[in-house]
Amino acid sequence: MIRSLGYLRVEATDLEAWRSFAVKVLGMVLGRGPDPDALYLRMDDFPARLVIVPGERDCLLVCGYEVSDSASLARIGKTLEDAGVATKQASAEELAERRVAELIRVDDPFGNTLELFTGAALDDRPAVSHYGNRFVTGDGGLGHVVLSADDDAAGLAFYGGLLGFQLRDTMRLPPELFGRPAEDGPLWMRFMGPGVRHHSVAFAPIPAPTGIVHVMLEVDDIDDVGRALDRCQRNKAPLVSTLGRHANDNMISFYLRTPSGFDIEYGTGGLLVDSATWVSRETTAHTVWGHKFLRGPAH
Ligand SMILES: Cc1ccc(O)c(O)c1CC[C@@H]1C(=O)CC[C@]2(C)C(=O)CC[C@@H]12
Ligand SMILES: [Fe+2]
Repeated sequence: MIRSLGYLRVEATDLEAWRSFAVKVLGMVLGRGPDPDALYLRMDDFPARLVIVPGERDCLLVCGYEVSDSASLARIGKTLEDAGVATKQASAEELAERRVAELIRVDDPFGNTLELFTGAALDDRPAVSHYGNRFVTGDGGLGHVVLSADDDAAGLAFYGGLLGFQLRDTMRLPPELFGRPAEDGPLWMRFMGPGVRHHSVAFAPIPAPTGIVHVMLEVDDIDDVGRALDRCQRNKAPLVSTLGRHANDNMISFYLRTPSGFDIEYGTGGLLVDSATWVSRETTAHTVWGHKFLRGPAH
């Protein structure tokens, strides 16, 4: 079974900006790793939850998903191959760089690379933030990502049918929101999850020049969301939305822009679900309160 979103790898043009943004605004902790040029950002016992690799572009490289065990990873690999989806085993160097025992790479229908891994080696040094904030990871993993989807049916078939994620929630988006004519009919935002978090991935036809709309990081105290808002102001990190509460996963959060041009959702109090009893519905409210978006996508 896939359990959670484990890590993200991002290519970025300005590593210095990322270092100060991650530490001073997000309250993440600097880690160490095999690549001296990369930035390893910690939230918990993982050696890194966010790996920023220097490059010529600003884009999402990989979504890493943690699998319960080796036999399960082999079964998922076989399911993908049987369905005609190409998979690739990681090299010894790649395993060492990520500090995992096994890893299978596969592309989703939107062109995003996934790394399904198991056997992560944890760090024995605690990740202690300068600001005292504690990230909520555990069984729910790093958080969630929102990806840009050009094919709703293919997304449901891949994440649902092949990877075994549950469709937790659907939201109807007006086509006018994306500059499309009203007669195009509604566009769908799908929220899916393999584990206890309400969603680990969501996808919708939202334009995303960097390959990612946002990644959500959760802290365990509303005061640390407020302090992060204060740090945005102090460090001139651009806000993308006001504070608000989501109607589907109840999270209180705000959105801010990363140095790479995509967004981070910084929140608290996200809903945990039991997949055995969950019923998938359509949420018709876009927000309980707040979440007024202040600017469009970057670039
Ligand atoms: C609506 C919602 C529920 C749960 C989430 O974790 C979450 O990120 C969202 C908002 C998703 C989405 C967005 O990120 C960009 C701006 C969007 C497309 C909207 O204008 C409505 C939904 C918004
Ligand atoms: Fe989100």
